[in-house]
Amino acid sequence: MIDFKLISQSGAARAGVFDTLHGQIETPVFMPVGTLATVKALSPEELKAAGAQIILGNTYHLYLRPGCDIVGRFAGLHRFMHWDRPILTDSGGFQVFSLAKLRKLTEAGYAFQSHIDGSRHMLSPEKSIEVQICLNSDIIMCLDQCLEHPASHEQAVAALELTTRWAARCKTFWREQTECRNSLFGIVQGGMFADLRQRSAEAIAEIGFPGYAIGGLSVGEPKDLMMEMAAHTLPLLPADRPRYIMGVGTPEDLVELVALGADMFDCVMPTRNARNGQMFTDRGTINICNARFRDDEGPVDPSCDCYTCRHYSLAYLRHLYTAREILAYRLNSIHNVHYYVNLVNSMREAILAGTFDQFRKAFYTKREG
Ligand SMILES: O=c1nc[nH]c2cc3[nH]c(NCCN4CCCCC4)nc3cc12
Ligand SMILES: [Zn+2]
Repeated sequence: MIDFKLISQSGAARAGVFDTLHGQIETPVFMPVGTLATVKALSPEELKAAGAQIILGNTYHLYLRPGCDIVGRFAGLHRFMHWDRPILTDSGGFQVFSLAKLRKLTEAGYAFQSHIDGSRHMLSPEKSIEVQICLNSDIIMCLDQCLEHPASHEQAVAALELTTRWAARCKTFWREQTECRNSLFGIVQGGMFADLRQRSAEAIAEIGFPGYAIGGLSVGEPKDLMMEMAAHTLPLLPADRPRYIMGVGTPEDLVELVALGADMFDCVMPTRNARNGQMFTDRGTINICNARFRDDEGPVDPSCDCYTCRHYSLAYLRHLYTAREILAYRLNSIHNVHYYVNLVNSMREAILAGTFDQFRKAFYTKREG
């Protein structure tokens, strides 16, 4: 069970800590995405060196491949992938809608065909919890209905009401599982409607969970709308529980959302963009294949102390990337994950020191340079 301790606040920004079976998590925290039981191109040792406290796995993908029976042979993901720190798994609804073919959503759950081999499946709230328990992740998510954008008020009402009924079913099924020692987070929906975000937050908090996620964001809506919905919803969530914004976001998003009181984030950007040659730095992003780096002996980011920045030049990283060398994806990913983890750690230190406002101003000043 999660016992979230708020250590310090600076405005709405919070620094906290909570325990899981696989270790302590200091917030704000960024979770690298490890969809298929690997954070692409990185070993667990490299993830630890980058400072990762917790990684994310995906129920939809792992249920389809390699399947629960295989991961279950290792008593869960930790032994299977040699990661002994906390793991959070997403519940699969979002992935069914973004990946599966021929899917049908009913009160029972998601009926869908595998994007891998076309096999037919039914992902119910109970099935999602059962799979996540089999994966033995430390934080499991309720199965929800993530609405595409744009959607009507009427569609958003129906989705939040289904999400609420499913959240109750998830909690009931989870509590019946005797051996499970993980924590179940509820997910708030409500589309881009402030009144529905309030209704969903109240309904999910009424059921009561160890932690709360804000879903239905970063689904193609304009940035200011995402911020508006987050700003409206965050204060509605219980203050003594972790608040997780799913699928977000850019470095700027993380700074603004921490300022609004968010504690947990996950996003594929640091790893996916690394594989596309886009590097995150204190001065903004750079594209490693830019000709101006052809003979640049400097590091990606002079203020970064990651393995990549300590040992390799921009010229070398550009060479590797243009040659599509495997090491390019590894070194770029090491830097980007380190950048994201370091960003949230720096915010935590600023909140603890009571200097978060100065941190935020300096964050933007460096990017204007
Ligand atoms: O409402 C959600 N419920 C469960 N899981 C989710 C995962 C999500 N991931 C995202 N957005 C991911 C956006 N990401 C941004 C970088 C490029 C690839 C896509 N929204 C989400 C909403 C949900
Ligand atoms: Zn670096």
